[in-house]
Amino acid sequence: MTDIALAVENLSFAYGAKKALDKIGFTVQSGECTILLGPNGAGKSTLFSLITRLYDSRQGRIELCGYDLKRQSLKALAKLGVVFQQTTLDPDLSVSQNLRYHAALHGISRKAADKRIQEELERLDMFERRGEKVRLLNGGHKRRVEIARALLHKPKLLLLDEPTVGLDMPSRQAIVEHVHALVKQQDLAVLWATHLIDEIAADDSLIVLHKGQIKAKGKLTDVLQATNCADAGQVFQKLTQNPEEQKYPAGHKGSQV
Ligand SMILES: Nc1ncnc2c1ncn2[C@@H]1O[C@H](COP(=O)(O)OP(=O)(O)OP(=O)(O)O)[C@@H](O)[C@H]1O
Repeated sequence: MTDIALAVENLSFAYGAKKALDKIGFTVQSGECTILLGPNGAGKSTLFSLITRLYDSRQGRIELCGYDLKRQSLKALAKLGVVFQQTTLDPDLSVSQNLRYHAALHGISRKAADKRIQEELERLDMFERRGEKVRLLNGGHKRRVEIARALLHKPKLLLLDEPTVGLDMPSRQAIVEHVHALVKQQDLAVLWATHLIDEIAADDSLIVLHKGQIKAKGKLTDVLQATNCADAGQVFQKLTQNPEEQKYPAGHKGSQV
C-alpha cells in the first residue's frame, strides 16, 4: 500500500494574466525525498505558497495525508512542516525560546515541547546551543534550528524552500545528510525546492518544473532513463534550456509529462 503524504491534482495559479502554474499534478510518498528542481521563475515558490495556504487556488486540488487543504484545512496543515527560503526565527530570542513559541502555536504543552525540543536539537547536534540568542548563530546553525522547529509537531510532510541558499559547503552537506536521514528513519515525506543539483541523492524522486509546467517526474533513475541523460544536471539543462525539443514517449516510467 502506498502512503501518499501530498497529492497535487490539476493545480493552476495566475498572477493576473501571468500564469505561474499550469495544471500540474504529482504525489509525494512517505519515506521519500522529492526534489523540486526548477530555474528562477519556474513556479516553485508559488507552489509552496499554495501548499501552505498563503495563496488559494480556484483550480485544482491539494491533499495532505488524505485531507483536502481547502475543506479540511486545519487537519491538513497539522500534517505539514515548513522551512521557508528566508529565515523566520526571532534573532533576539534564544534557540529554546523560538522553539517553545512555535510549539505553543501548535498547542503543545510546555513539558511535551521541552521533550520534543531536546529530541530534535540533539538530532541536529544543537542541544548545547539551546540557550544562545539566534542572532549569534551562523547561517547553517540557524537553518538547523528552523528544521528542528518545523518538525516539533511531528508533521508527515516537510516542505523545504531552498534551505541551503547562502550556506557554505559543510553546512549544506550537513543539512542534505540530515534531511535524507530523517526521510529514512522517520518515514517522513520531503518536498525540497532547489536549483542545486548536488543536493539530489541517488534514490530521490525528481520533479522538474519549468515555466509553470512539470517537464519530468519520477524516481531519479527513471527520469534519467526517460530523458536519456547521465545525471540530474543534464536533465535540468535539457528540460529547462531547450523547451521546444523536449518530447519523450508518453507513459514512459518517470517520463516527462
Ligand atoms: N507577486 C507576483 N506578481 C506577478 N508575478 C509573479 C509574482 N510572483 C511570482 N510571479 C511570477 O510567477 C512566475 C513563478 O514565480 P515563482 O516565484 O513561483 O518562481 P520560483 O520558481 O519560485 O522562482 P525563484 O527560484 O526565483 O524563487 C514567475 O514568472 C514570476 O515572475
